[in-house]
Amino acid sequence: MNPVSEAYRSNHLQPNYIFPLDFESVEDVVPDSHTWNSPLNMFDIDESSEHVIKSVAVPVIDLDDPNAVKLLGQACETWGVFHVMNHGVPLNLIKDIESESRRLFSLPTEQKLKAIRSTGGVSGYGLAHISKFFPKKMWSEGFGIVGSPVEHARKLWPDQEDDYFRFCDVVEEYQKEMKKLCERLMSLMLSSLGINTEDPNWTGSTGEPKDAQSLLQLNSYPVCPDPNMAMGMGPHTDSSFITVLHQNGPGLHLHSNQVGWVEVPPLQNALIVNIGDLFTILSNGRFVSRIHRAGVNRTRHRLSVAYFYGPPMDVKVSPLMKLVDPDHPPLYRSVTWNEYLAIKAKNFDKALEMVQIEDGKSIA
Ligand SMILES: O=C(O)CCC(=O)C(=O)O
Ligand SMILES: [Fe+2]
Repeated sequence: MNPVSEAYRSNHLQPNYIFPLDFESVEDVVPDSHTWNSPLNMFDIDESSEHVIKSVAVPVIDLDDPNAVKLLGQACETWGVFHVMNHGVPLNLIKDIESESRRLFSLPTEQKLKAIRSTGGVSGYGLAHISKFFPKKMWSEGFGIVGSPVEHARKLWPDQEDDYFRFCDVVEEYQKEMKKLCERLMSLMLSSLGINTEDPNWTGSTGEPKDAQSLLQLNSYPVCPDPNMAMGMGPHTDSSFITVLHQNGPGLHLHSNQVGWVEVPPLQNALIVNIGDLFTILSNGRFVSRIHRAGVNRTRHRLSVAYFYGPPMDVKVSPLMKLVDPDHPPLYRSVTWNEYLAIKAKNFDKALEMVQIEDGKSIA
């Protein structure tokens, strides 16, 4: 038996929603396990038109613009997604994270499987976490990093110290820059809602500010023989406060109730930001998390790098006091990120509804 099949077999206890397809062995057809050909009936999306519109442009926010706060607020209220320019993240670092990511995913399958993530774990190689909610598998592979990447990097490049050092250096630098950018964006977005981040309690905590939590997720979408039949990443909303995304080519699709699926191609030197469910709760529904997904293509190996930024795990997130009054009663009960992830794991597309307050009571 070849070593890859052996590795898949010897890990048979791992649920199969963690294992990506062995893309090295794919020939000219999309296997039935990866053929998305029936309606999903999720998020109440109208599935009659799968056509992806390319001519609608999401807002572009230049952080050097004196009107950035106002424009950011408008973009968050209307779109929930925007491109950000003059974000301060060195462009070379974005190139470097992309090339390190390519280096990782170009390793032989057998090697990547040495860093497979554990059941219930977040860090390591594997299919995106949301794969268990879909009847068919996604045409992608991912690598999650929480905190230091050293442990998994050493498994990927066991005899090449320079290789894993280089990977870790770039990842750590990127995490640092992303954290800085997310803190800045959060503060500007809250200002647009009239919230001063110097107010204590803005995340619900008192005393010493605690460190936000984050997850860096590298995504790889190999070329696909029949892109119309496959899905890179199924429709979902992110659970974070905000997510910052870099993509090396088109593939991100955003859902709009008015027009359906809209493609969000990369914009040179810009990053994409989208609102996650926890910001919807924090803003009492003013900024809404958008449903998005990733398509695949026939000729180009697409890579994306997503940084999910959220509150410290034990901090309760609830609608900000300043946004609640008799005309705007609280729409959501308070939850920690951990609690919310558990609710999402059970209810997926209905997770936000589960923390909604109806007649003064929540249903979860
Ligand atoms: O690759 C993309 O464009 C989307 C990735 C994404 O939505 C995610 O990682 O949550
Ligand atoms: Fe996402």
